Amino acid sequence: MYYIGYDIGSSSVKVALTEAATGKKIIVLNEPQNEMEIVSLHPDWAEQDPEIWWQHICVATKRAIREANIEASKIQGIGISYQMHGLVIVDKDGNALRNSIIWCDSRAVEIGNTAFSEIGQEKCMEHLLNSPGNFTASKLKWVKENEPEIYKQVYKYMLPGDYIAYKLTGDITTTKNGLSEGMLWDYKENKVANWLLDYYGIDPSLTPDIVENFTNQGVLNEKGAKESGLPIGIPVVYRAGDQPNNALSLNVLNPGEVAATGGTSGVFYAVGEMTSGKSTRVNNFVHVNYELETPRIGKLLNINGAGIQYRWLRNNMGDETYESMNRKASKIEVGSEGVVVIPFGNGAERMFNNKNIGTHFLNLNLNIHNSAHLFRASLEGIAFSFVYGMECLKEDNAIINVIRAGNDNLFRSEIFSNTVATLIGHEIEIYNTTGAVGAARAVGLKDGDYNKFGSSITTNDHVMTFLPLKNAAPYENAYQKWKQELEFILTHKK
Ligand SMILES: Nc1ncnc2c1ncn2[C@@H]1O[C@H](COP(=O)(O)OP(=O)(O)O)[C@@H](O)[C@H]1O
Ligand SMILES: O=C(CO)[C@@H](O)[C@H](O)COP(=O)(O)O
Repeated sequence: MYYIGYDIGSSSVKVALTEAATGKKIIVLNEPQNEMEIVSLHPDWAEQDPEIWWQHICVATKRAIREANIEASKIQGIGISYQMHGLVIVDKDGNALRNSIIWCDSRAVEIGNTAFSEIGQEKCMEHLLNSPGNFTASKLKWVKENEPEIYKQVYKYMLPGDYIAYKLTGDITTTKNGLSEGMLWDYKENKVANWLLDYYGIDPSLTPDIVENFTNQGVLNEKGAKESGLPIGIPVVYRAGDQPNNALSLNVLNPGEVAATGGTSGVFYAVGEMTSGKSTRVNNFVHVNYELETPRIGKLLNINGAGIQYRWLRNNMGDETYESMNRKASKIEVGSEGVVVIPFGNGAERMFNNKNIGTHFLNLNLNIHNSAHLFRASLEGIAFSFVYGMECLKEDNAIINVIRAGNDNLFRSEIFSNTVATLIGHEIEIYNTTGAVGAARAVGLKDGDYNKFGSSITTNDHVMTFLPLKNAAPYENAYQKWKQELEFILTHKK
């Protein structure tokens, strides 16, 4: 028997099949194979068509069943992980009314800032643990203000993973985790933050019903089964944003444990106990094992412009693969002979209080530097932004005892991983797992045995550990130079 897990990323949809009894990975693949587009009709906007996510899910599912050579009827349950904070709106018939306004879209920054100051920082930080910021509720308010004809037809709003669960089951539901990503979960009152919807003039009936995690959240209907190739009647039992899910996949469940990832976005996600929010540069969300009595929170430091920066170079520098770029970068000395890449060209950065400063390539000497310098400087620039992010996370009182990442995305680059480990002065444990595998395994967690779940990951999947390098000086020099350039831009860019 098998479980299936989905991870709806910004660059592709991943699917994994795992063996139900052992958690063993059977197959992992992604669709499309050449990475998805982010539509940007305006410099601050970022959208994707949710129907395209669904089509990729269907193609990927059929491919996984075929390539793993298993009988679809042996798949017993579904887990879903998804890019966080996006807005999907549907009409009465469940049709998406517009493209999804995704996590890195910056159009709602001003709406969130105004709400934060009018409602009051104290109330927001105590009840939401965050500012309403540029998250889902503020995005819905943007639609209300700017697209009234569309807004009038809204029956329900959803997070991206809720939409996929709906396409599978026909049931429109959401989770506490999802509402917390949208800034719609009131931790103090333990219910939907209808006061924020009221403030935005949004009808609270647009919020879907809430389902608990690790329970039956709805079963596959005829249409979902026909389109995806999965057996009718199997349940969706797990749904979480991709960062809490990455943490679960890496057995990051308790205070002091930290998960990292370097996909389109880059993230440190430190599990902690609930307190009021401290700074808006770091965000707090409901973790997958949040309970009223043991309220586990994910303290999340996000970098919008991480892997997307490396991807941009790959797409624009001729016939390169990530492996060929990594190889060329490894021939260049630490510090990239002075080239500096400030990689923030993917929308407003939360760690700069939602400033949008763009990507900067600096100090290029056309007689000395070539594409290899750009590759190394990009990996370094992204790694330096993780180091800068770690400083913000520590200022926010995050406890950092152990850091874990999957052998996936940017963590496949030694330059990237060594630079981060050396500069934060902390080991990074690498596990042979991905978000899609974690989502599939999470289906088995309906028994609630986190210890068994976690110890199987720690025992079986640990592949290596990046240790801080002994000779940290060249890294430290390069980081200080990068930070100076960054601070100059932050001070001088309006
Ligand atoms: N071999 C590699 N070396 C370095 N970076 C890589 C490699 N493979 C992928 N990446 C980075 O990982 C990104 C994709 O990560 P992924 O986790 O799939 O993103 P998402 O979840 O946003 O869809 C790519 O855009 C690229 O920047
Ligand atoms: O906004 C965040 C986390 O707060 C992002 O991490 C998104 O969840 C998108 O993830 P990827 O597409 O990079 O996986």
